[in-house]
Amino acid sequence: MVQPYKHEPFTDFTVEANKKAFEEGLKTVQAYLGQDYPLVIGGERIMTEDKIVSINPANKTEIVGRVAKANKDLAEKAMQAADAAFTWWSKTKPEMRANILFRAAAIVRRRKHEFSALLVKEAGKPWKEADADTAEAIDFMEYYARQMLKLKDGIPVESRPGETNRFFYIPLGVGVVISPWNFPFAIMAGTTVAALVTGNTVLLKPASATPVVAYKFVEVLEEAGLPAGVLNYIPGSGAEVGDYLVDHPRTRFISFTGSRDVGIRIYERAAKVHPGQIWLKRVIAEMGGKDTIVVDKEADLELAAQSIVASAFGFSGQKCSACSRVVALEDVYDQVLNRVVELTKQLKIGNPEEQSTFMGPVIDQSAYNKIMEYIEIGKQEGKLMTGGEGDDSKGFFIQPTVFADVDPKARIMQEEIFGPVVAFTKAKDFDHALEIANNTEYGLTGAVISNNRFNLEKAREEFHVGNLYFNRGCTGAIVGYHPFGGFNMSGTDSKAGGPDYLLLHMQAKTVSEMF
Ligand SMILES: NC(=O)c1ccc[n+]([C@@H]2O[C@H](COP(=O)([O-])OP(=O)(O)OC[C@H]3O[C@@H](n4cnc5c(N)ncnc54)[C@H](O)[C@@H]3O)[C@@H](O)[C@H]2O)c1
Ligand SMILES: N[C@@H](CCC=O)C(=O)O
Repeated sequence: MVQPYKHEPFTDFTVEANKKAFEEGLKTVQAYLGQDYPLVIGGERIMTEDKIVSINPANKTEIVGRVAKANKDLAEKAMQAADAAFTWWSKTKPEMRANILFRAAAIVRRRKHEFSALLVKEAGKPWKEADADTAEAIDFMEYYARQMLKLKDGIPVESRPGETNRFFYIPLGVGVVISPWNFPFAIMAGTTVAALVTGNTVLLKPASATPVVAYKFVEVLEEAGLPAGVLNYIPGSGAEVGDYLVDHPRTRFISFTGSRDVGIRIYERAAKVHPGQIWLKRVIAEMGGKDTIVVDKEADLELAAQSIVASAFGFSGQKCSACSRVVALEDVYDQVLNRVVELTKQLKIGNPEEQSTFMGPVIDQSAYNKIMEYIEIGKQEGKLMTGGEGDDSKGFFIQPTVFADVDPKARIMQEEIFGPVVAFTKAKDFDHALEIANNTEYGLTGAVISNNRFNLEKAREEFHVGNLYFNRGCTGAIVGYHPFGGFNMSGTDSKAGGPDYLLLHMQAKTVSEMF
């Protein structure tokens, strides 16, 4: 019997044995750095001349792996393999598909620290962040497998005398899964297995900065018994392979997680019906955020400061959920700001391979350049309180940066920076604070630190974000506990890790029989 779902616990690295186990994970990964990885199409390994080179963002000279790169012809081959596999995979028992996920979760759990160590190397995640990413990948498998078992017989509907009605769900077809680099394991794995367990076949195009962890996950699914052709691994250029597959008439749905601009492009392109296409494509799009923590005047200000620092600078602010704006009531503004600056100055920045490092690098040169440009803009738009410097000589390191007294309409208050930068603004009262919090085009996460019950209830109704948190930070949603997804330009509010998520990958069928 399947045990009730519980999220995977985070590792306590103050326990010596856990620390040693993680160090072993790092050694395991170190030993396989620099290898070549093929595409996987219809179970066949295909090596290409052209390669995506995955590097360690903390040490640019270290190559994590060289991964074969799909072009349009190979994308077409993968589409044909996935299309052929759909004819029989869609008819397999949901129990069998769920069991593959349970087994894959068990395999990853046994290799947990190796996977987390790979995230340290490939994404520059500090230990704690890497451990959370791996735990979330396990959670997605455990949770979606159970959800599928709940949904497999459909939902009861009414029947009249002499009539039997059934309402149940069937798969959609071939799904194109396009994942980001910032949760290179959890989001890549979660979006992939949700599509698979519901009976669809998948073309997986991982982010070009983090393709090795995706390859290792494909291997895990194979070991867990996933048959050839059901999942096809095709890293490649977004513009070439991405556009080709989004436009393809046999693509039934696209599950995208990434930036606002690419999300909009996919949404628009997917709306066009191409010759030979006999359906309207579905798009699941989880996009960016510009997330605010509001600090009320009646609040635990130490909790506020700790929450802001953790949410703004965890994984160098490279989370769609990251706190990049603080709206503090004028009565407590200086106190919160000063404490945040104090805490920020204490953070240890550096090599994520060292357990004590709080913040590692940003992902690559173009992210580094973009964030540094925003820091320059911030210097014009606000008062630099701490940070503001970067160093890309060895890896892509940027100091955690705090700006004060920024106009709510300023660019650093409105545009997603996706780096370790947070801007403060003052509100005259709680209504004003909510008005500022809601004044971006995004609506992903937000938090309110307050002891005032009326204000919390007001925020519950009026703070327009998909994930709203009270008296805690605005990052760190847990699968099955905090279904995750945003409003407005943050995407289609698809709520990953929630009870409705799998339904997005299926279509409902009604069968009515008269006797
Ligand atoms: N809402 C969420 O749940 C969520 C979660 C994680 C990240 N994000 C967002 O993702 C962004 C960071 O990730 P990123 O830099 O990898 O985003 P990105 O949009 O640059 O890339 C995401 C994926 O899209 C691919 N892509 C690029 N161009 C494409 C095209 N024309 N057609 C198809 N695919 C294409 C990329 O190769 C990558 O695999 C941030 O904006 C962040 O807020 C959102
Ligand atoms: N689900 C993650 C964010 C994912 C986007 O980057 C969180 O809740 O912090």
